[in-house]
Amino acid sequence: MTKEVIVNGALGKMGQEVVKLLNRTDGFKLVSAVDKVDIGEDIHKLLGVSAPVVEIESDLAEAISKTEPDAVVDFTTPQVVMENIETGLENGINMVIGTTGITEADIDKIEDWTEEAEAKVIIAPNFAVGAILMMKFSQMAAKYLDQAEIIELHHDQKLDAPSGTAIKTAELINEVQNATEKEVDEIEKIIGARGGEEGNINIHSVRLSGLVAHQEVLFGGVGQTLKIRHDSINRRSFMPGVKLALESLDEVDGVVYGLEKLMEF
Ligand SMILES: NC(=O)C1=CN([C@@H]2O[C@H](COP(=O)(O)OP(=O)(O)OC[C@H]3O[C@@H](n4cnc5c(N)ncnc54)[C@H](O)[C@@H]3O)[C@@H](O)[C@H]2O)C=CC1
Ligand SMILES: O=C(O)C1=N[C@H](C(=O)O)C[C@H](O)C1
Repeated sequence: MTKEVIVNGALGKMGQEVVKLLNRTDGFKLVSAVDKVDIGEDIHKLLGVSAPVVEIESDLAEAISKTEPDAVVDFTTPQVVMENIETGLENGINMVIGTTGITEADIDKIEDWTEEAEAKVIIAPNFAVGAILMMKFSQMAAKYLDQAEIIELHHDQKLDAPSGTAIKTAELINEVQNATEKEVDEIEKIIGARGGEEGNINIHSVRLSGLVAHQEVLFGGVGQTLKIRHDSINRRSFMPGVKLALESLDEVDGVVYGLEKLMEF
């Protein structure tokens, strides 16, 4: 059965990739493209793809009521992601969330909303399979090398720091090293912070034009260091993971946090 999908943040760097993913993948249909940017033209003129003719909607709730989709994919901003999730769940719609800036306290709240809504939410700070492997390898290394720091490097338009991937990586390392439950105090939602400390892990954030998404996890041990690095060369790197999440919505319950939960190791 064809899954009908709304893309929220459709005109953004990631939203445009998801629109293209839906258009080239059998079994999925883009039914609405939501964004706050008013472009005054329809989506395929902007994206240059033979997208089915969908209007650009500016309001997610309205788009949901018009199309009654099977799922919403959200790649918007840290400032608005929680209200978007609440809107989708209030309407009983399953959601795939790529937007970052979601804290552990937010996840507790989303779990409550999901129970009431009987809908499912898959949240992944990073959908690139290589990035998931980087995190899993880092978790393995953390058993044997007790010191680690993270350097994450992104394009200069990224609004938040540290990245969601770096925070998730630090959480996985801290789990193994039984670190204190210290979250990044305040995930800076505008460029300004240059990192933070998550548990025992210091995170350093680089923002430069020309970069896409890159992370190095540096471990220190007796007389040695270990470096584990992942590079997203372009944003198509995230699309197999987004497709996996959309396909997995029927198989999961409640809230799934992290694409690794959908992968077999
Ligand atoms: N999970 C993953 O694998 C990845 C996650 N991200 C995250 O996704 C988010 C978006 O990243 P980009 O696409 O690079 O940003 P972007 O700034 O290019 O796109 C965001 C889009 O959302 C729109 N928007 C803002 N507020 C909105 C609202 N209330 N309703 C609907 N649309 C709204 C903006 O107009 C913009 O078009 C960020 O949080 C980023 O960290 C980015 C890449 C991969
Ligand atoms: O903003 C980005 O580009 C990315 N954001 C995500 C994050 O904050 O981890 C995922 C990826 O690093 C790209």
